[in-house]
Amino acid sequence: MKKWHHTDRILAPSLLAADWGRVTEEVTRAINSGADWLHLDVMDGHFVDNISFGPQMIQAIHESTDIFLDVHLMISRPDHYLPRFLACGANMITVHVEADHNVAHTLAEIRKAGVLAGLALNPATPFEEVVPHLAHIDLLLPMTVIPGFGGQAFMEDMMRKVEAAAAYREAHGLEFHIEVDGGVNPTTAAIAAKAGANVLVAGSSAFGATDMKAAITAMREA
Ligand SMILES: O=C(CO)[C@H](O)[C@H](O)COP(=O)(O)O
Repeated sequence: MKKWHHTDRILAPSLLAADWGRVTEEVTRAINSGADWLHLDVMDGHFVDNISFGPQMIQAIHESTDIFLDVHLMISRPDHYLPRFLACGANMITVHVEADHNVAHTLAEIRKAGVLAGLALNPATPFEEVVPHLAHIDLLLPMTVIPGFGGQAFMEDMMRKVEAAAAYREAHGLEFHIEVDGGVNPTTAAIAAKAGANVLVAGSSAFGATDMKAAITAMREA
């Protein structure tokens, strides 16, 4: 597996917006359209007001492809479910700072298992809450929508967190990706990249496009 650096521009279509009756074909469509990573949104109906899929689905995708699997756990007690997600072929596991767990311990357990560790924060959570963890993560995800559903509008004011994270990373000589998720399209992709994000998650604007390759190319070029 390639080692990705925070200077790489990474496009990660979110499976949430795919046709779930044809998951294998949809994953192939994303890969053939130029996806770098596949973003997998796990929702438990408790931490967010929606339910998606669990480790069995991720395991099945892992067995059918070798694309980098970027797993976003929007679940309470991610520490409780962690062994199952560590065993399903994820390359990155992102947990929320607001979820009910010992954040530092969960991040350390993810890395100890040889998986990259990401940390997400909701729009209402201030950047300061993730600062103690920035030296121990591989990816920071300031959400650009309230998590739970695709198709929402990009919250541009979240770019303040992206800029703060990029500045902190530079000042402290750290290495982690900055990902944005929610409402990403060619217009907002340019805004996020300018603020310092290098991983762009796109649901509706990627899987929802008739020509996904053109959609991904437009976001990459933007
Ligand atoms: O995490 C998510 C929702 O919580 C999704 O990844 C996100 O909403 C992507 O969908 P879209 O690009 O349609 O906004």
